[in-house]
Amino acid sequence: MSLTADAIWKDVQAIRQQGPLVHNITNYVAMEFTANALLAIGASPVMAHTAEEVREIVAISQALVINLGTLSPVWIHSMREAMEEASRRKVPIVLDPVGAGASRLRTQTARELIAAFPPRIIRGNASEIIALGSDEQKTRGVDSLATSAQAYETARALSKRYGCVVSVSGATDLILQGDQELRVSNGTPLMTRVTAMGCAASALTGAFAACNPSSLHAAAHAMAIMGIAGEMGAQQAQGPGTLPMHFLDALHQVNLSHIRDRLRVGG
Ligand SMILES: Nc1ncnc2c1ncn2[C@@H]1O[C@H](COP(=O)(O)OP(=O)(O)OP(=O)(O)O)[C@@H](O)[C@H]1O
Ligand SMILES: Cc1ncsc1CCO
Ligand SMILES: [Mg+2]
Repeated sequence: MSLTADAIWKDVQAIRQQGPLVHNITNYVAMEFTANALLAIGASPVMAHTAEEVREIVAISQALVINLGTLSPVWIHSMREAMEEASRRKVPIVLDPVGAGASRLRTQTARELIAAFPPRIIRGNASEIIALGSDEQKTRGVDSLATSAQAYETARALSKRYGCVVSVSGATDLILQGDQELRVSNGTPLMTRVTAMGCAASALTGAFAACNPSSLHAAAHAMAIMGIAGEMGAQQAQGPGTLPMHFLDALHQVNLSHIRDRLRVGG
């Protein structure tokens, strides 16, 4: 399996040219930053979580991103409606099981939604991915207590069971589908000191999935751009307060030579 700067750049150009509409049912914490990250890369965000409208919004969208960050029964109902409509229309679905392993509601809801409406891509941190397969795994709220390598077996099992891509974030991002595996080692630990970086990764994954029919490559390209923009942003930032601003600027500015210079495949 290959991951090249040219292929990543082709997707970034496609996003900038096509401006895909990405429908997000996401959490209160991440909403604004997620919308800004999508705009900065060249996509169009829409946040809509009311059951009465989600089917209509899915119908005009090129991707659906489901994020379990601030769940409630009303939201779960909307997620089901949206995922059913997206499955019917073949709109790619990305699911981020935020906080799976921290509460039964999160773990069980994530498992149920994935089983009922298998997404194209499951995108989470290592603790969350492991928790989808084991009740023993705990998550520190929404933060990971594991490495992506530790999530390898669960990620493989999930991918094989649901036929989906599993994208696990961490110092090295692991992206796999069946026996096909990609690893990206871009990024900086400062990204974990800012909330909603993972949520932004999931939303960007939706934008890439809207423009690249290979879910595996879409997911890997999104993680590479996240990491590269994170590094570029961190070079300008003074700390967690200024990272989001410089990260968004980097998403807007990133070009082929940035990608060629920084891409670190494997790890
Ligand atoms: N130790 C690290 N070194 C470099 N990059 C990292 C590291 N940990 C995470 N990242 C990068 O930070 C981004 C967010 O990943 P992370 O695993 O923190 O997501 P998350 O836990 O789902 O975040 P959140 O729930 O706060 O939105 C990814 O692009 C990932 O590659
Ligand atoms: C901090 C936090 N809590 C619920 S969702 C969220 C955003 C990062 O996942
Ligand atoms: Mg997360």
